[in-house]
Amino acid sequence: MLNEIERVLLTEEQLQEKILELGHTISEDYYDKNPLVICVLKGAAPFMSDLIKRVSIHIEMDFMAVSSYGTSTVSSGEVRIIKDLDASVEGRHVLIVEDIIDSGLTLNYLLDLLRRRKAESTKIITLLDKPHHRKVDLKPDYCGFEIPDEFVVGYGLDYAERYRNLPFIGVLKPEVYNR
Ligand SMILES: O=P(O)(O)OC[C@H]1O[C@H](OP(=O)(O)OP(=O)(O)O)[C@H](O)[C@@H]1O
Ligand code: HPA
Ligand SMILES: [Mg+2]
Repeated sequence: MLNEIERVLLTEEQLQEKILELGHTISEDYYDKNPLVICVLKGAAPFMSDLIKRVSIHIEMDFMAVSSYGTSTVSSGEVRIIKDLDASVEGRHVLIVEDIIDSGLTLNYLLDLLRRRKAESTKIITLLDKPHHRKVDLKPDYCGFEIPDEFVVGYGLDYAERYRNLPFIGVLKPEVYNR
């Protein structure tokens, strides 16, 4: 697997250092708010898992699975709910955890859904922001790194469901896409 990586964009150390910082910020901003922290599966699972361990206030967790990419590197534009939340968000301070914002379509859809379900507040934390291909006007409230316009894998991010288990963020060798 490692021989399929062309370049490491963000090392494990860089990711963990940033996550520690983000955890402190969330702990301060949500002090006494008991936020409902929602992980957008599958990509955000590693980030969610590391982030919550750096948050020092009470939180609750929930999970939602949506998909718009399938096996492609380009968003289909159509967001499908694969798994819905277990509990109601009505009156809750919701923090949505994402691995990456690219076109913005996934989060635009989720934000709209959670607001219609009467969440008290909705904020977004994303590990990566790739602002070049935005199709909707959407900015994260908290962001780890802004990255260049390249398809990245690792630390939850996949290409055709693979590479999610890499501990860093990297770029694949071009020949991997031609297989
Ligand atoms: O801003 P966008 O263009 O909508 O892209 C970002 C979304 O796409 C990826 O998920 P994907 O739909 O591939 O599902 P996955 O997390 O299971 O890989 C990623 O994890 C984000 O959720
Ligand atoms: O760069 C990316 N990598 C993996 N999944 C993605 N979903 C949106 N952008 C990306
Ligand atoms: Mg994906």
